[in-house]
Amino acid sequence: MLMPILQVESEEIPEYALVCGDPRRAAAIAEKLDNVRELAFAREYRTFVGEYGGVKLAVVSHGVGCPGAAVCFEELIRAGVKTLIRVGTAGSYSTDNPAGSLVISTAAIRTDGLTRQLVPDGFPAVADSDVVNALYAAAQEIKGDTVVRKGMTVTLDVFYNGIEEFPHKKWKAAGALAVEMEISALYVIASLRSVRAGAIVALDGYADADLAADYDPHTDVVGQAVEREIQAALNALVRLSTEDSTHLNPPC
Ligand SMILES: O=P(O)(O)O[C@H]1O[C@H](CO)[C@@H](O)[C@H]1O
Ligand SMILES: O=c1cc[nH]c(=O)[nH]1
Repeated sequence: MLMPILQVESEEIPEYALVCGDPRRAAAIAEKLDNVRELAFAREYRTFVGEYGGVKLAVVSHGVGCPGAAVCFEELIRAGVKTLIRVGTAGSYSTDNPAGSLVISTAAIRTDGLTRQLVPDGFPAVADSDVVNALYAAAQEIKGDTVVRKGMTVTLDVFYNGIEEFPHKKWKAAGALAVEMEISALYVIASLRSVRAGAIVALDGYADADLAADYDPHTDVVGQAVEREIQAALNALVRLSTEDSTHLNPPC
């Protein structure tokens, strides 16, 4: 069946997927795959399929913001994806986690408008614990001198503010580590559709104006962190796939 917005046939889509905002990041991830094929590039959604460590996966860009990303997540799940990992960037809330650090999001604070229109206020946006554990273990293995944290992130609709203040101080006080723009949609939709999801983000600077240096997601240190999170996410999928086959075929 043709997925109308991604413009991919569901029969072509495997059970595992990496998703990211930037179509160029999707292409960079795809370069690491074996037997890679580009299936479509429709709007901001660029879709590749290939294999990594023997695991078949899709790599798809979802653009900026929850509404557009939600379309991508929904169509991937309708096409048969059962495990999604977002490989993103985020702004840091603390000088303990400078640009170049990695954060694995255990849950997203839902300040976005999209999930409010899908579920009531008390509904959590929470990651799958197996995916979090696989990402954390994979990130520890390849981290080098990179700071790797796991904890809450904030999903916000706003990148450039208007006359309202950013809510960063409040969410930092509540324990959030970083802010980005799509994880709440991913976690809520994954829960509603009974699939599992997780996210790893490379910190590209400070979101909080009191800490802020100029925002620049194109520095070497951010580039290296993105490279590391891609590797961690691919290795995490291999771990999850191995665990999945062990559960399906337990040793006698
Ligand atoms: O790096 P990606 O995955 O695009 O994610 C972050 O970067 C974009 C903002 O520049 C937003 O989409 C935010 O969530
Ligand atoms: O949404 C985002 C993404 C990266 N960095 C930020 O400060 N905000």
